[in-house]
Amino acid sequence: MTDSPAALVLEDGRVYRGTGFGAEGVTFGEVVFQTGMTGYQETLTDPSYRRQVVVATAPQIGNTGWVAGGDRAANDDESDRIWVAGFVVRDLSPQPSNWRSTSDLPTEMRAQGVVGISGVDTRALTRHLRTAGAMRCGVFSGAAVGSVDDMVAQVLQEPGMAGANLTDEVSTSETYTVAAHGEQRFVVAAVDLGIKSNTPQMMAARGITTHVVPATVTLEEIRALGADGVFLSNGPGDPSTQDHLVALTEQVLAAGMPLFGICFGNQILGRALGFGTYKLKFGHRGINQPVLDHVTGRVLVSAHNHGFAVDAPVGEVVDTPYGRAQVAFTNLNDGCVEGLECLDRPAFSVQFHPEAAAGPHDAQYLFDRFIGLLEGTPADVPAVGKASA
Ligand SMILES: NC(=O)CC[C@H](N)C(=O)O
Repeated sequence: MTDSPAALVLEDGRVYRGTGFGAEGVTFGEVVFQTGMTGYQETLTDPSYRRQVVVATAPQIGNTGWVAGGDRAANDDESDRIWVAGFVVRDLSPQPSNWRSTSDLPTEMRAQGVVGISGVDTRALTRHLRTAGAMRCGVFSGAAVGSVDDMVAQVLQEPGMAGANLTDEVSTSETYTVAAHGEQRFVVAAVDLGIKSNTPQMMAARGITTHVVPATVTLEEIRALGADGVFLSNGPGDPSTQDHLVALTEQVLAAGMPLFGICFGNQILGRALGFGTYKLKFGHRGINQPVLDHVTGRVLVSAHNHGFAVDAPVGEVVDTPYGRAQVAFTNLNDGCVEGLECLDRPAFSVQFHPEAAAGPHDAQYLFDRFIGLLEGTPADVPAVGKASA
C-alpha cells in the first residue's frame, strides 16, 4: 500500500481527496459505480470495464484478498488481467482473510500498474453520479497530484465513452478452445468482444465445446469451425460503433443459425434487428438488479454491467427484417430493455449476466434455453403481452 495523497477529479470540477493504493501515478476513464457487496476481483478482471474507473459502493474492499493462479476453477479471474482503468474505495482492508487468497488487492493492482484511491466518501460520490451521470475522471496519486485546474484540464482532454470502439483492445487475436466437460454435444463459436472466462465454463458444463474467436471473424470462418451456433459476448465500449458485428449478426440470423448474446451481444442483436442503442445516465453495475422475464413471468435477481441499452418497444411484437421479435426482459428499477427474443429465428439475448461472475445464479437457466435452440427444440415461446409488473 502506498500512503501517498491522491485525488479523484471529475470532469465537472468535483475533487475527492484520499490516499493512493496500488500503482502510483495517474489514470483516466469514465467514473462509474458498482453496487456489488462481493466480487471485486471478478469486476476488476471483467474486460467490459475497459477505460472505466470503478467506484465500489460497498464500503469495505479487499477483505477477500486476490485469488489467482491455477486453472479457472482455482481462481476468481474473469480474464488474464485487470481491465478497470482505476479503482475507488472507501475502506481498504489492511489484511485479507480468505483461505483461497494468494495475494492481496493493492499488491495485485501495483503489479499490474493500476492506480487506486481509498478513503473516498463513496456514498456521496455515488449520489453525485446518480444526479449528474457517469462522466470522465482522473485519479492522481503521489507526484501526479497537481492543482485542481491542471487536473481538470487533463481530464477534459480524455475521450468519453460515447462513440468509443474498444473491441480491438480486448478481443483475442487467436482462436482458442474451451472443451466440453464430458461428452461433447455441440460446438459454438463465441465472438470475443471482451468475453468473461466463466461464460465458456457455463457452456462446457452443458456439453458445449466453445471456440472463442476474434471479433473480426466472418461467417465463413465460423462455419469452417463446424459451429452449431454463435455466441456474442459482453464487452466494453459503445455498441453504435460495431458495424462489422451487426453485419455478421445479420448473416447469422439470415442463415437461421442459433444465436445467443450477452450484454454487448444483446446490443448488437438489437441493432441487427433494426433497433437503436443509447447511453444510460449512470448505467447498471452490480449483482442485485431485478429483471422481469416476460416469457415466464419470473423475476430474476441478476448481475449487470452496462452503460448503454437497446431502444425497443416493451410489450409489443415487432416486425423486423428477420421476422418477429420482442423485448423479453426488462429492468424493474428503471424499465429499461434487458433482453430480446426472436420469434421466427433461433436467437435471443440478454443485457445482464447469466454467467453470474460474481453474481446470483437466478439467470443460469438461460444457458439451457440456448441448448434448446441448439437442439432445434426451442421452448414454445409465446408472444408477450404488456408487462404485468
Ligand atoms: N458488459 C457489457 O457487455 C457492456 C456493454 C456495453 N459496453 C455497455 O456498457 O453497455
